[in-house]
Amino acid sequence: QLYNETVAKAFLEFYERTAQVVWNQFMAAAWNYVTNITKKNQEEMHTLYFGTRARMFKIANFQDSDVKRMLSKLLNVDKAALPKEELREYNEILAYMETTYSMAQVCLNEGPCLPLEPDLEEVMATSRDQKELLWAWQGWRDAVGRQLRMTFERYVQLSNKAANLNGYQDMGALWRSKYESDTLQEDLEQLFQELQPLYLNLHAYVRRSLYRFYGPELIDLRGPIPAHVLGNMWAQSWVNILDLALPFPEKPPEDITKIMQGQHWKPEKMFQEAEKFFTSMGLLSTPPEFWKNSMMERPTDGREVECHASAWDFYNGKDFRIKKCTEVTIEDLLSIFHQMGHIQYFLQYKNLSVIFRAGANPAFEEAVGSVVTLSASSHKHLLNRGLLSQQHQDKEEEVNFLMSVALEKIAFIPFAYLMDLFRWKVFDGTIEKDVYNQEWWNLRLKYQGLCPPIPRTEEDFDPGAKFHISASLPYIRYFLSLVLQFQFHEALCKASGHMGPLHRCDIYNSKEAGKLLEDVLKLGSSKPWPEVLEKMTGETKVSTKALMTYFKPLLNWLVTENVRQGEILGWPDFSCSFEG
Ligand SMILES: C[C@H](NC(=O)O)C(=O)O
Ligand SMILES: [Zn+2]
Repeated sequence: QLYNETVAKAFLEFYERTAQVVWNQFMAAAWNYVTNITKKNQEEMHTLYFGTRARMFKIANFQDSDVKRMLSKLLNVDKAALPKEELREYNEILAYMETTYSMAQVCLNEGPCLPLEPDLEEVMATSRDQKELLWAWQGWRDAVGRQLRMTFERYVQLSNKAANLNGYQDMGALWRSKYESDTLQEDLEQLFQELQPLYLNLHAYVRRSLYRFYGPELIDLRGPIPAHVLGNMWAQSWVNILDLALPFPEKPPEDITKIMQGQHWKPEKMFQEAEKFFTSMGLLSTPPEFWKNSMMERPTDGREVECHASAWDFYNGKDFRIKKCTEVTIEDLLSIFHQMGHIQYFLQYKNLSVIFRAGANPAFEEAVGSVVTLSASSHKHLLNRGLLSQQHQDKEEEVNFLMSVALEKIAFIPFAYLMDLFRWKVFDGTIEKDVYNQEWWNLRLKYQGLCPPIPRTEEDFDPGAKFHISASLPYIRYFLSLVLQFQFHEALCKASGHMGPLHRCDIYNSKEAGKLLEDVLKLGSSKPWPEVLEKMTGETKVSTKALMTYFKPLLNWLVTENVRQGEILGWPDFSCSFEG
């Protein structure tokens, strides 16, 4: 029989009382798992117990919007819907994929084997020898992607079965439901199209820079760029080849990593620096548990750990952690700002019901840390924090600065978009298992204008060589966050009373900006995200306007430069060079 709203409230009370304990134990087990790969887990039973019973309420007739929202969120029990035997198999598959990724290494002929962090990432970032880059690029995909291919096929089947048992067409539909929008895919495509001119101009300009360095035997000025020479294992960020793509090479920016190392920065100081940014805005500081329980460096006791940086909420209002294999570099300092943004969100919504302790949507969670990073990486802020010594930037140095931000943020756009375009098609069956790899590269060509440096076959599984695919973590949140963070930046800069170009804004110390951010973060996922967005920006839609404003000076420079060079935008010669 159907229960009434009073029973529903008692039901939710009971959930609340038991959830903190169970979720805390689950998170402790999950943390133990990723920091020394052993695992136990019972959160599924709790979720299933309440998820199945939540179905007994006729939510549509209820008046209390909070009760309705909480019950509807309980309805999705994700993988817990699977029958016991298949749930066990699914958890084993998830553990196998993530462990394979975490433990993978690439071995030199005679000599040491290199893990991804920091060694292989260091090679991809700093080597300018395309044979060495190819060795790391191919070695990593042989060590990870190839091993995961069969398992991934079974992962897709079980994921879709779990989604069906929750009432979704496939797992892609379940992932998209977090955005509470029936026009999500059209809206995303619209955002992508608006950003195309910026990306195509950057792509053409970087291709010319690589052509100058590596020559015509590697780079085709009318074609895609080989994926191993862009300074990153997945070509998702090109910031590490700034030295090859500097608009005004006679005015190179100061090397902040060298300055940090010269000042004897340590990982803990990097975390303190990030926390200080938030407290300077009147936001919350981290509790003692954070400093005691976080893992800030790769352990030296030989323990195998999952190094990909992440932030953890243990759902008891006290225990919050970051796990990161920190190196003393500017790239890692900015990554710590990003992770500290997750921690600040956890702190701000810790008194909400467990059900509402999440971002307004997953992109909001990613945008909080990233918006602070936009201020923290500004010339004004770095100067103020003693990480730069040159007082002012002239017009040309400013273009150099904007290029460094674009190589991180604009290069990322098509990668962040295609990661889930690929998986949504895999889940809905458009991409069948015997063409996983060639369809992955079709998307990499179409959206990023990249080619694999060597021929690929269906023995390979290149998507599996990216953390989020081996760890079954959705990715469209990063695409949406890329646009959202500039919208947030513009709103927070306005609140802080900033005047002048958006890329010179630093919200450090601004209590007004802090208050605006706090009012948004405190809501967690208790309200539909358009309402939350409106609270901060006055708009109810994600808009590329702020991003385009931020990069306008650079786009002007790029268009002029590309016209001067007679560049072709895009890659009409779409075949990859080894194809002859
Ligand atoms: C952008 C994304 N960041 C993260 O996982 O923290 C990544 O690393 O691919
Ligand atoms: Zn994040």
